[in-house]
Amino acid sequence: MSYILAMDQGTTSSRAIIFDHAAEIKGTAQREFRQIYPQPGWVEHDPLELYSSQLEVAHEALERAGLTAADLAAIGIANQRETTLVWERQNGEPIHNAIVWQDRRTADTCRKLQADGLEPLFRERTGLLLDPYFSGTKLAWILDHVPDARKRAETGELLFGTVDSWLLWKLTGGTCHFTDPSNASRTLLFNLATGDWDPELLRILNIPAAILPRLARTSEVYGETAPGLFSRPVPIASLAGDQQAALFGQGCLVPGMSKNTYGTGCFMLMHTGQSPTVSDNRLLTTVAWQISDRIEYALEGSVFVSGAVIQWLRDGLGIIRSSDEVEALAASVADNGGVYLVPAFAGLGAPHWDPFARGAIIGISRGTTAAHLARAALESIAFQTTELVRAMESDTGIPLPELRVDGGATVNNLLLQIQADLLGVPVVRTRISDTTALGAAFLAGLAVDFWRDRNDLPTTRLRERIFVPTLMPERRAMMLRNWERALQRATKWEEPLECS
Ligand SMILES: Nc1ncnc2c1ncn2[C@@H]1O[C@H](COP(=O)(O)OP(=O)(O)O)[C@@H](O)[C@H]1O
Ligand SMILES: O=P(O)(O)OC[C@H](O)CO
Repeated sequence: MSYILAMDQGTTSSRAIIFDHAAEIKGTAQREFRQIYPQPGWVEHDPLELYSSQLEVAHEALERAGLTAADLAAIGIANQRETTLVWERQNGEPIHNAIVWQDRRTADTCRKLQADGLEPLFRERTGLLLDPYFSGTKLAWILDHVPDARKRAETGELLFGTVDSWLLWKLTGGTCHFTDPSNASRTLLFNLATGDWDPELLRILNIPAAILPRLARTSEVYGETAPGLFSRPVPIASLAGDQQAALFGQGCLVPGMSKNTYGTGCFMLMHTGQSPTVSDNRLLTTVAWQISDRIEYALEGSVFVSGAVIQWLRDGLGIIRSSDEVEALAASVADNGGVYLVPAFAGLGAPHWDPFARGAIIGISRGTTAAHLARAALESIAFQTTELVRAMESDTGIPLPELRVDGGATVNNLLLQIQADLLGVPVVRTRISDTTALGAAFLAGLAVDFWRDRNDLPTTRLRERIFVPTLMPERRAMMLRNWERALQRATKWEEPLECS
């Protein structure tokens, strides 16, 4: 039993990676699944597809590594967070598609709660803001819209979970209904101070407590895989939100250390220790993980669209055929040619929190080409991250010495060079870009004594390449000013644009 299988259930794909004791990758597999867009601003996933794709890639990774379940010490799970599922306790049938974190359908509910003066209460208790991003209003929406759902939730016939709970439930054959504090802290229902569900917030959102999963630690054995799923039952030993897992996988285990993950969105987290830090810059206070009795916390900046803008260049505009073409296209021009793109496809997250913002491209002239757009798209990812870094520095009073980065889009060298240029500090890419899976593996391994303690984790050899800033400060300042002006044009629409 010399390996850990990490499941990384992300927004666009399910991944499985097998690590050995030295954190070397022994097998990996990945599968994309359907993104369902029933209306503008709505995003759903088929819960059964999330589960089946995750199970399939787990088997495929084992096969590629030439291993079987008998070689596994444990399974660790990291997942896209906030995405909301409700299913039947009796037979595990979902009663609705999963409502994905990017989904904006509850923007009006959030606005009403804000108008009722409730944001300070939610902020104080949960560390979050009233934005449709988080699970609470999505869960309320399902209970409001599926016939009899609220009544059946009260009687305990229905179960709610984020993706961690759903996968655990399915993998254990419907015997374990748990979540961990890193996921719970993204629901708008979890009280950061008590470490438990908050009865008053449940009452405000009209959510019956009977539907909620039990809280467990981020790293512990919750149960075993059901007979027949693998050649033998395997302990499931970690549940972690993917961004917190990446923080762990990056080895950011002490206060002040931070990382930024560039996937569908960008998520920057800084470990802040054993008490929650409150942000003055509209960042989120969140749970990093709970391994012992004490919860550890983080500050987070979440950007909704980063790598997704590259998918849009590919699928929406057709100016590239695959994501890896964007680098050469963007590098074929010396600069952005005055073009700025604000990818507010799903409103804007931190630090703006504007669910009604919409995308904008400004500075187009007759000389603008697809290459300028590609460059502006890459820059938009780096501009948004720069805003997060500045907000975090202002909250903590700690200037960032370097930025540790990971995630699918960090294969793009030009993006990371632009990022270093805009920040004015080095950007450090890790050797293993799948730090989310690595974090899930570490957390699971700690629970089963595969690694003895944090000092035993092989985190030190993770640096692969460092991008050093080369841009002149005046040019950087000019670009940041132009980004601000572009932002002004994308934000503060009082109502979403009308569409026929
Ligand atoms: N060469 C590239 N340059 C920029 N972005 C890329 C590149 N390759 C992949 N991406 C982006 O990375 C994202 C996928 O990263 P990943 O970490 O797998 O995301 P997630 O976990 O959110 O599903 C996609 O949005 C994709 O457009
Ligand atoms: O699936 P990812 O990696 O885009 O992460 C999604 C986040 O967890 C959403 O909060």
